[in-house]
Amino acid sequence: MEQGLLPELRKLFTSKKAPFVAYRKPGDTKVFLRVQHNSTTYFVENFDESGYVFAAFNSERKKYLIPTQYSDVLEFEFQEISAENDVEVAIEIGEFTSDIDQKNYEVLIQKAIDEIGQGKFKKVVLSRKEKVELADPDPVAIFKKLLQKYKHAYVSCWYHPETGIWMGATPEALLKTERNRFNTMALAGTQLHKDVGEIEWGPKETEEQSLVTDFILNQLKSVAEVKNIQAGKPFSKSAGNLLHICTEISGSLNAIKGLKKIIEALHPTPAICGLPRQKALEFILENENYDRKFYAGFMGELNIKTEIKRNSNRKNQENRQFSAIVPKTDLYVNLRCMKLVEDFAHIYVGGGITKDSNPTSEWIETLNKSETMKSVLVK
Ligand SMILES: C=C(O[C@@H]1C=C(C(=O)O)C=C[C@H]1O)C(=O)O
Repeated sequence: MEQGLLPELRKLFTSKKAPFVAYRKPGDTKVFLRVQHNSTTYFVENFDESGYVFAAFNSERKKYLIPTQYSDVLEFEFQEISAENDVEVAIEIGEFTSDIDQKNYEVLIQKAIDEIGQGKFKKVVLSRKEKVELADPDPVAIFKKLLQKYKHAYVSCWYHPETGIWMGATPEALLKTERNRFNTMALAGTQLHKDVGEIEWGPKETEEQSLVTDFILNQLKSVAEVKNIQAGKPFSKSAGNLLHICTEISGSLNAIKGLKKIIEALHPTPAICGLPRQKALEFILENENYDRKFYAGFMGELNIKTEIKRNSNRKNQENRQFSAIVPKTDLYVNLRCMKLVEDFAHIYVGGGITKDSNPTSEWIETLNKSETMKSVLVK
């Protein structure tokens, strides 16, 4: 079976006739390949649709959809893991950036710190794009390496004639719904992975992550269809060569009516935009000086009918298996991602800025984040 996925993808990349997406969920060994039957462009209008959605950071843009009714899904088993572990860093840091890139980024960060100091907003997530020449421009080989290397990430490879090729290995879930349950997460704060010793987080990281948790909880409270909101304890979540602070949040939801509202309440969270949301967004649009496109947008399964089997082991009853078909939604934030453009990868990376940020440390953080992609591109 493992042989099947890569040749299938290679055929699709050779013809590039219709949109398709291949993805593997965190910790899973199944890779799904959804291929559209035609080359028509479809969009999500109100989140009642079923299919695979691919949405830009900017919520005002149209959200692409590969509809269930116009696509087929193939399922492959992919169990290979690379000899290197998730953590290993393959290349020299800063190899693809210049002093000018660093200077420009640090000036941008300082401007944000100054405006935060003036009380204009509390947090803003700033980002940049890095161009890396591909040692091997074969998208299938790159996707294979992402699958092998990042078994704990959501690894995806999207192609649409209007968007081009996007790939990534994201640690961040946006929203999962099944029946009347939903899950989301507040993910922020970054440090390099540690093999030994206790993981410690400084006040800057703890504060920037708790801003995300508080925002999500408040937003959820404002959605009438959401009930029984619960938040776990923050923990350190590993993501390739990095660690983040993560709080898992769950609750119940009237899924059919509430999906659009809950997605709009969550996206964009302060993990990728800032706080207050509108002020931070304005700063990003005016100052970042480039188009994020699908970076920090979201993607994933939307209202996909899935068979759920449960063993019921009640007293005085034989073991019985119940099975039901329910629509599931499983969306992720498009981070640690890149767009492949001919012989180059455009890598998108950013980080959260608060009053305690240091411009040079923020620059280094983006270099560390870009390693997730660079380590599968070079060599
Ligand atoms: C913005 C990115 O990541 C987000 C920002 C983080 C931070 O500021 O520490 C951590 C995880 C993500 O929520 C990115 O990967 O580009």
